[in-house]
Amino acid sequence: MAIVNSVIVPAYKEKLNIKPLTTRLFAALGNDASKSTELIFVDDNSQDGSVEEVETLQKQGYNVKIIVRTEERGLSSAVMRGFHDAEGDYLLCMDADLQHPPESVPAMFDNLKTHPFVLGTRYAPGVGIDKDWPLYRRVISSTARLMARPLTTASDPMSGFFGLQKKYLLDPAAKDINPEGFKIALDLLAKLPLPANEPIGEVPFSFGVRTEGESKLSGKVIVQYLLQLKELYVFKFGANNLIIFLVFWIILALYFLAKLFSLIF
Ligand SMILES: Nc1nc2c(ncn2[C@@H]2O[C@H](COP(=O)(O)OP(=O)(O)O[C@H]3O[C@H](CO)[C@@H](O)[C@H](O)[C@@H]3O)[C@@H](O)[C@H]2O)c(=O)[nH]1
Ligand SMILES: [Mg+2]
Repeated sequence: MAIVNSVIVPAYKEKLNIKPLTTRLFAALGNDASKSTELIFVDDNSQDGSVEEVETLQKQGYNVKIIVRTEERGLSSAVMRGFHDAEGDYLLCMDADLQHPPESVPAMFDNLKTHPFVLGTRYAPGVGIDKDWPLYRRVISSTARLMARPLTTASDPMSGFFGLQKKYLLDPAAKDINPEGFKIALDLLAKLPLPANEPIGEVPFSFGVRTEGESKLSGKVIVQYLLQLKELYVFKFGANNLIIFLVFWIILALYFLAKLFSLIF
């Protein structure tokens, strides 16, 4: 049966999460959808046994593969590599660490059949972020989300759980995507020629906590995000308006400090 849906998972040192993600994902899809779905891990040469784990799952009949990159590193470029190698017309990206529930994948693909782009959102009634997600991550996340406000009306543009119809990626009008950083969905939302009259799909999900492995968020990733925002502001509003957005960033920095202060004290 032809592959229609592709799930791309950027992964770095995620061996312990590969099996639970794969088994839960295909169980959630059920027999029929599993036949037309592929799962692709894009691993940056973790050398932690991830390759052997995928080979074991392949022998058990799962349609899963792993691309091992030895020359490149980074979440966004790993996702783009997976998207370009994917066979499906409908592409989904999710994290390896089970913070994005595999059980929400069928709803994401359903939504993608009628929307050019779908975002898993943590900001909707009945869902949210696990209470054990660290305080400093909440502050960083809410500040980052506010800073992206001028670029998109999507409720959760920071989400690493998203999907798109492949034809928009292949469109010659698609602009170059920033291969650095963690916020690939934000870049795609800004730069793909998505139809203005068709809304972005949103699927609520509850963001879990990682139980195996470690987060790769670092100071470098935060700096990459700020550079990405600068590029997107210039892309959307033009270089002459940069000064306005520098003022905007300063206001947001003050917001960040105020929020941190109010959460701690
Ligand atoms: N190939 C590859 N994968 C990577 C790299 N860095 C991170 N990843 C993978 O990208 C996924 C997300 O990385 P985490 O380190 O778990 O991210 P996080 O800090 O928990 O951030 C999450 O929350 C953000 C929203 O606040 C999301 O934007 C982000 O995608 C992620 O879901 C994981 O599967 C991880 O293995 C890399 O350099 N290379
Ligand atoms: Mg994570």
